[in-house]
Amino acid sequence: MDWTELSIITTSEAVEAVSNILMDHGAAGVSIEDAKDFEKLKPGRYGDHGEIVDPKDLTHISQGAIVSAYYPNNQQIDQQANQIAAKVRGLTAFGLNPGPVEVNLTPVVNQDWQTAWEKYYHPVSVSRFMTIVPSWEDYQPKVPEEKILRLDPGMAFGTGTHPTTRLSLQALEIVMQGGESILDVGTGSGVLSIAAKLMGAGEINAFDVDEIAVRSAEKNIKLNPAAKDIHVAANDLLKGIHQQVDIVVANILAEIIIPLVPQAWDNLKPNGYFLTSGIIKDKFETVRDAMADQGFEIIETLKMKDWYGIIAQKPKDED
Ligand SMILES: C[S@@+](CC[C@H](N)C(=O)[O-])C[C@H]1O[C@@H](n2cnc3c(N)ncnc32)[C@H](O)[C@@H]1O
Repeated sequence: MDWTELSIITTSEAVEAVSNILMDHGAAGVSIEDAKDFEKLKPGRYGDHGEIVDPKDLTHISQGAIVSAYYPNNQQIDQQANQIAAKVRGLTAFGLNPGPVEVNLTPVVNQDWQTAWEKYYHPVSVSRFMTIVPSWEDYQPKVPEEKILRLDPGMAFGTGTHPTTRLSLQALEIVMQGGESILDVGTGSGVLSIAAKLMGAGEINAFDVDEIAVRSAEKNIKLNPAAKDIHVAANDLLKGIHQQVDIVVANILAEIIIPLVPQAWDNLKPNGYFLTSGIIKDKFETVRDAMADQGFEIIETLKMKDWYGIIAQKPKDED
């Protein structure tokens, strides 16, 4: 996918407000170059300039600030540039000096970012029976039982190598027997849904709040013929989803799992499993308690490095 960089020349005092305007127009993040930050580089314990690098050698702007944001081309940010500039000029109404408000649009070829990491990504054995193989690698299974999951994560999370993904894969292997209906919340590259299909799952619906992830998952499903009937859609957690499935799996940060707990409960059949991962050590008890308070039985806790996964089950008798 190609992107456009939109940058605005403004003042140090307006940096935060301009960033908010760019975020309101759909930027995932902003980068800020502020002359004031450069002025803050003071002499200190590392020598005359207080820094390991001599500030004189750093490229910098001498006044004002530049706020930049990146937008996928399909957002047609060029058509919103005038509106954005007007909003920035309107900051005077809030007592802020917006400065020159010079807006620049520059095409960014994304290919390089997207492929730079590819040279470090090779087939990885994620469990006893599953190997994740980058879409561009030629790879033959070493033993007949080995399942091959082809993946091109692109810009979505989920190469299969992260501990949180591995914990989720382990949890699926522990509870699955074949034929299960599954909701995969925060599917990213689609790795968990595709793996579940290779393990014999039945109907799978995968969701992600990020459109880029949805497209990435769709692309990866096409790379794995066995997974072709997985449905992927953009959705915020399980809002508006009303099903009765055997497994809800979610590898998302603890803060996001908490609001998912009641939604998972409502979408699970009695005896259904709620598999969660992405839980950092400090948040483990909070998530576990939220599940227990909902009525889930905690069946098993999985751990890898500082990350935790939980296998919870909705009891047969809800009373
Ligand atoms: C840690 S990644 C997990 C990706 C993949 N399932 C895996 O296990 O490798 C978390 C994913 O959750 C998605 N996500 C975050 N908040 C969400 C929400 N409220 N609803 C749906 N998806 C969300 C992110 O976009 C991201 O793709």
